[in-house]
Amino acid sequence: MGAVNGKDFINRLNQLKPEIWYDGEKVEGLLSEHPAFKGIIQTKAALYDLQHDPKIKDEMTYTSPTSGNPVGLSFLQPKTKEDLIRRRKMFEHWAQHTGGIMGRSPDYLNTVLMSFASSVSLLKNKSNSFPNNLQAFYELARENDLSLAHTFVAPQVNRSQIYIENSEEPIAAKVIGKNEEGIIIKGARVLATQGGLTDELLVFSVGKFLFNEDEAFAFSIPSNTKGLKFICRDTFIGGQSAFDHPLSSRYEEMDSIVVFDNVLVPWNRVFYYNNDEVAEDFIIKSSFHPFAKHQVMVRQIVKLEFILGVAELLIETINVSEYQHIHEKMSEIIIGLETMRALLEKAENHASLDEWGYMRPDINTLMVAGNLFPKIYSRFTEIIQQIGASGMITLPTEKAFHSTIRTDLDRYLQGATKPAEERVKIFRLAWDLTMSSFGTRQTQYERYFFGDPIRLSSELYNAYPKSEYVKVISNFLKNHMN
Ligand SMILES: Cc1cc2nc3c(=O)[nH]c(=O)nc-3n(C[C@H](O)[C@H](O)[C@H](O)COP(=O)(O)OP(=O)(O)OC[C@H]3O[C@@H](n4cnc5c(N)ncnc54)[C@H](O)[C@@H]3O)c2cc1C
Repeated sequence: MGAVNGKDFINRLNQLKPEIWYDGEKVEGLLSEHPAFKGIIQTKAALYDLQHDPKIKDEMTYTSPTSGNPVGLSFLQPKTKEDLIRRRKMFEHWAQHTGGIMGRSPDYLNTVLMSFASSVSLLKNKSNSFPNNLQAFYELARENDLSLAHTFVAPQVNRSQIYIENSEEPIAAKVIGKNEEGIIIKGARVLATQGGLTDELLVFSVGKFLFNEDEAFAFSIPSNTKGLKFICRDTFIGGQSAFDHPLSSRYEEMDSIVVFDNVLVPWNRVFYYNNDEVAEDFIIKSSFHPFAKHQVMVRQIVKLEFILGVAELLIETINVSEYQHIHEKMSEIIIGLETMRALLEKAENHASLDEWGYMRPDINTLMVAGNLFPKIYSRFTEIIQQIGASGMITLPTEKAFHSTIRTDLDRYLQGATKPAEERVKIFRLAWDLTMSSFGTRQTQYERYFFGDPIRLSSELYNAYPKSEYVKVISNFLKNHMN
């Protein structure tokens, strides 16, 4: 089969019929026609179509080592720095298609799965661990271009480090039994972006100080597995008009709570279970962080380019470019963008081979970028709000522009360089990016999706090699201050 196109993706998804709950009702009918999901499904389909665009096909796919079919390039296991650059180019094509707004373009989880498969040896000879299953699933996903959602985090009931759940019925998803067919999971996980809207759900356990052994597992199952339920939050699509809701109408990805109601995970899909040591180690020692963060950074840079463009258009539209604070604010955005670009190049230039022969971008540099971006992203949304001022509020609808009130709108909402309708379009875009429920979710997404920023800074502090610098100061004290 190999790399799918948009039609293949939609057809397969529509046949799946997973159990999705939206606004208290079970979703029936075609997912691709549902008002809450159709925008994102169409956008994803357009991304898959790019894999077959003759102009960039060779940059989007590579030849499968097993079938010889063209498969998605985000599945490529990089062995050279050139492979990393190829991967970056591919990420850029998809990110540019959505201005980096779609956090979960399929390359993110394809990369995550590829990174796990590239470190599969970590599972060898470990109890309750099945490296061959992980390798086989990676190949299955690559050869069929399976779309993936993931859920790594337990429900937010009690985040004290010493909390161990002891409720009668599981809250956090747990292994509650096993039989000759597989393991049985009961409980919940939060949250899964695009949960239920993909072929498969990838489940891993991460980041707990204290693991209950029965919460330490990893597997992947089809989204329509019996007992698997996705409970959606409310939609952030403001409406179907692309004029009124330019981003949410096509990029709202939906997030869902995932419930496992005695879900049987077949043995051939279990990667490990009931092994807290492996659960702790695998995420840290595997190439998950370097490869996933590489994809994330590329998308984030494209998003910063989008932000820069929106901010400059606002400035031109109402002619505020003469003010010094505007220069300062725009230079903040430029510095953020250029810093991220420089870090990306450094991460690639300083890449090195890991023990299994895969070329990992430099993790310390990626961690710096991962700490920087959530901070600058929130700040840049604030800058857009400050440049736009009341223009972020005076936003009549498409319908208003087609009504008899239009003459007033044309007169009073014109901008220095744009007629009223154009001006409102630009401001609506800025509003949907930074202020609508969709826009605020974007900020929360960039702040948290790769983990809690507080703990990310601890990770950077703990991992960063500091002893050389301490030695220099110790020598200084010895040689100059005695
Ligand atoms: C829009 C969005 C989409 C997401 N999509 C996905 C997805 O698709 N799949 C997925 O698996 N996850 C997803 N996530 C979840 C994401 O991984 C988590 O939000 C992130 O890991 C932080 O965990 P938490 O939200 O449970 O925060 P919590 O751990 O509950 O933190 C709450 C507060 O307590 C503090 N805190 C808690 N523990 C500690 C500690 N040990 N040290 C210091 N401070 C602490 C935090 O700093 C924070 O202020 C998504 C999140 C968002 C916002």
